[in-house]
Amino acid sequence: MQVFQYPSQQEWATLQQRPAAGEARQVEERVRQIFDDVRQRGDEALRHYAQELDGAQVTELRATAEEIAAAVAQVPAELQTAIRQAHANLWKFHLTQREAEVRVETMPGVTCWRKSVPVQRVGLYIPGGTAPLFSTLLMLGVPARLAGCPEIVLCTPPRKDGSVNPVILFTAQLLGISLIVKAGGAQAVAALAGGTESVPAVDKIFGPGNRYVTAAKQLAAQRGVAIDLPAGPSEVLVIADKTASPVFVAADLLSQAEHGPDSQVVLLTDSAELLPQVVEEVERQLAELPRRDVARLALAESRAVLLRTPEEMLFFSNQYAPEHLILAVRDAEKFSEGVTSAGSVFLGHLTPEAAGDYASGTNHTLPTGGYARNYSGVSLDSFLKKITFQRITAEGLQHVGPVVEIMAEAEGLRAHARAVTLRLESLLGDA
Ligand SMILES: NC(=O)c1ccc[n+]([C@@H]2O[C@H](COP(=O)([O-])OP(=O)(O)OC[C@H]3O[C@@H](n4cnc5c(N)ncnc54)[C@H](O)[C@@H]3O)[C@@H](O)[C@H]2O)c1
Ligand SMILES: N[C@H](CO)Cc1c[nH]c[nH+]1
Ligand SMILES: [Zn+2]
Repeated sequence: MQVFQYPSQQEWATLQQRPAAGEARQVEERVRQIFDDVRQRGDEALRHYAQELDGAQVTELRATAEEIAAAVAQVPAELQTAIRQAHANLWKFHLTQREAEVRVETMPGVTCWRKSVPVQRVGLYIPGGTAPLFSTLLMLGVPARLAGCPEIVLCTPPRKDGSVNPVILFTAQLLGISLIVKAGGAQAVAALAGGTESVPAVDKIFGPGNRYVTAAKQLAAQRGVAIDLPAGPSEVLVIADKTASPVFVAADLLSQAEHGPDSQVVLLTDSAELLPQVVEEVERQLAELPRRDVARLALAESRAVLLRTPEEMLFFSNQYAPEHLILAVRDAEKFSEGVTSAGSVFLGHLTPEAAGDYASGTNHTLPTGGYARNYSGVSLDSFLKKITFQRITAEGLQHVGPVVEIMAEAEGLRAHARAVTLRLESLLGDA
């Protein structure tokens, strides 16, 4: 990790930037080419990129019913039970996000209400480049099901033998999702956006992914398909004071570093004693990890920063707007009151970020790259459209009509005013 002690103003500005930001243009260019290719060649392009980028020979792009049925037997019972428990916790938390329909009379006889309607066709992207993230399928599938989305298409990169990871298939089955496409990366997003022979075009694309997936979703958004949020390479920022355990903090930093070489991990501390202990502990634990090569690449760009006060740490974190924020401090609850930008916050020494990744109940599809300044993570709302309704009675028209007439005339929009006046006159005729 790169260590900074009491950074200067100039260093502070550099520390606020994500190290990988400079390569964005090359990634965007590549993604544009892939989109053009998928538009022109459809399924053939998906097969081509499966071979080129995933090293997989895929003939049938959709997983068959037999493949899905066979997957269950391949998932150990203990893992099935854990997935069912995580599913239950996610369901419980996301259920609290349901809104009751409320009708209000804004004036006598003028009634307004709002109804939640599911997005009809949704595409779920489940990452699978470095690891098959079946947990992400729970994070997207649970709110999609709770919202009642009628058509769900799942895309995930194929394995080298052209199959889909059985745990992903098992989880899909648990969620009642049967359209599973063996395509990953920007090509999958392009297919969900524009449709191919095997992939129906969808109204909204959900899910996290690497830089290619994130850039592809942003391109899809420019071309008129809705997306959930920019959820790119994982990030964690830990704020630790002298009460923190260097062992726990190091483990938390490594838990996000192991996601990919472009993961971003940051430690902020006001304890000059803790900082070197964490850096040392990171090295020690790193040696024990199976994915240490990936984590080492991420750590090379990661920062451990010594600051002066809790206020300074909070200010830095709010500016940086991390995907995950861990508060390993004495009074975490009090500290959390000052958080204004973060995807999800983990309070106290016994709340590892990994719990939110899998099973606490909150959603792990969260904004990265500083987007926590203006985006929320995935929730039930992401899968719903809110449609407003109103009904006006004769009494209501007499109340609201003159207000509309005066405002419409003032805007010079005579036809708007007339739509009211004609009705008011018809009421006079009826009387
Ligand atoms: N922000 C969140 O909410 C969140 C949640 C879970 C995971 N993540 C992140 O998702 C990412 C998953 O990444 P991943 O790589 O393991 O899986 P992925 O499925 O996102 O990406 C794999 C695909 O990337 C494409 N790709 C790889 N190299 C390419 C290249 N040179 N050119 C064009 N396309 C290329 C391939 O098509 C491949 O199928 C990680 O960075 C992880 O941190 C984020
Ligand atoms: N940390 C990831 C979100 O940034 C989610 C995840 C999936 N599996 C493990 N972790
Ligand atoms: Zn994780």
